[in-house]
Amino acid sequence: MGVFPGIEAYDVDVTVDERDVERALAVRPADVAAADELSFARNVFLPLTTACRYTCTYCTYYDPPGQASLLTREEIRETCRQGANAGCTEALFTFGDDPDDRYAEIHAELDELGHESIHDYLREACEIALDEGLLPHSNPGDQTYEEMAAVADVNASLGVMLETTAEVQAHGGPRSKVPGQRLNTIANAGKHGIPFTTGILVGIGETWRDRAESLLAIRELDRRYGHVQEVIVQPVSDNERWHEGSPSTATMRRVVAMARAVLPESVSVQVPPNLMDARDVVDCGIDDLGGVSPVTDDHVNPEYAWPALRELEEVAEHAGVPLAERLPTYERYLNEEWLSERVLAALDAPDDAGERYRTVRAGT
Ligand SMILES: O=c1nc2n(C[C@H](O)[C@H](O)[C@H](O)CO)c3cc(O)ccc3cc-2c(=O)[nH]1
Ligand SMILES: C[C@H]1O[C@@H](n2cnc3c(N)ncnc32)[C@H](O)[C@@H]1O
Ligand code: MET
Ligand code: SF4
Repeated sequence: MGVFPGIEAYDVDVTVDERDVERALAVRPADVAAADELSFARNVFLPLTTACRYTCTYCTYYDPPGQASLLTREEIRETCRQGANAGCTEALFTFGDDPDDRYAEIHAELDELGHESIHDYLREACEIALDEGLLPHSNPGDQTYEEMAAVADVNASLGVMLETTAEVQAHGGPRSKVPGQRLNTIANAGKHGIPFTTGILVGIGETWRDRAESLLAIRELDRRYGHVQEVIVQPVSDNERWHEGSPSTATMRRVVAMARAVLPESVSVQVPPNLMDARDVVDCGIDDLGGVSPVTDDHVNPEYAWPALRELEEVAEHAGVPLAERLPTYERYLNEEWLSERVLAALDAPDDAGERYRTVRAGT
């Protein structure tokens, strides 16, 4: 194994043991046990901005400079309100990486809103979500320790997909995601003590060894900080920018089993049920179906509709296990060690939102 690209520049010292890689590569679906419960969260998806400094070749989310937009305060409030009314608990904020980087229009819009940076605005967006009775879970791409500090106390959890520790063509181009920077982002969340969601993107040109190393790198960071709540095993999906296909069912079964075998039991393994038939992997160790929305589209994969609750129930029936709703943040993190007073107050509030959170927690 070589050193992961970029770890020196980002000063994040993560290495994996060759024997662990060999062990992970040997894992097959028959080696892992099925989970005894499947969880999911009800969310609204809020694409705060579609501007991004990168141009990952599989991604239809970003808009080119000049065409990118920013959600307005009113749009955020309205979507959150609809979500709360529909029984959701999570406001999932995403945006492109460093969206202020080369987009004059984003600066101008932020300026009009009275904000200097997108992080300032994300903070306000999270406050709106809390105010409307949803728990913010933001996936804002790579973050420095300081940027994360600006939003840490208004999020119930944060997420960034590691995707892969390998250098792949799909990230190529003049600017590209750097594995070391992703690992550093995950480490930063650990240093802040923020419950974290990450994952790997399968089928973007990585090898089996890269998959094993990526999962082991996540395990290493969780061993240090204990903050990894779930790992998403996400198949890349075909769309108008990506025509190289999605991983086969056999590949997904093996990589999910590898994730389950590599990661500690405390870390959930999730597949997104709109990107593949989750029934195909329920015996390979998944215990979570992620966030699904009764209100909004999956803005990352808009061609892939969310399954209705009934379909999630069918997956659980197929697996012969109960389906359990959860909050965006997993139960073991819902305490003062991990969450700010602000988020804890929202969880315990004597209002409708607090009642909704308590009902979900009581059911799990
Ligand atoms: O924390 C994350 N959640 C992501 N989620 C959401 C995730 O399913 C839930 O928000 C978490 O499980 C928290 O409940 C995605 C959902 C999609 O449909 C497509 C992509 C993602 C990607 C992420 C992600 O990168 N990070
Ligand atoms: C929010 C997350 O969505 C993922 N993402 C971006 N494009 C695709 C695609 N075509 N298929 C699956 N996942 C994708 C990235 O891994 C990102 O981190
Ligand atoms: C559609 S991706 C949104 C989040 C961020 N840009 C990432 O790649 O992780
Ligand atoms: S996946 Fe994220 S980082 Fe890559 S182009 Fe899309 S928005 Fe940007």
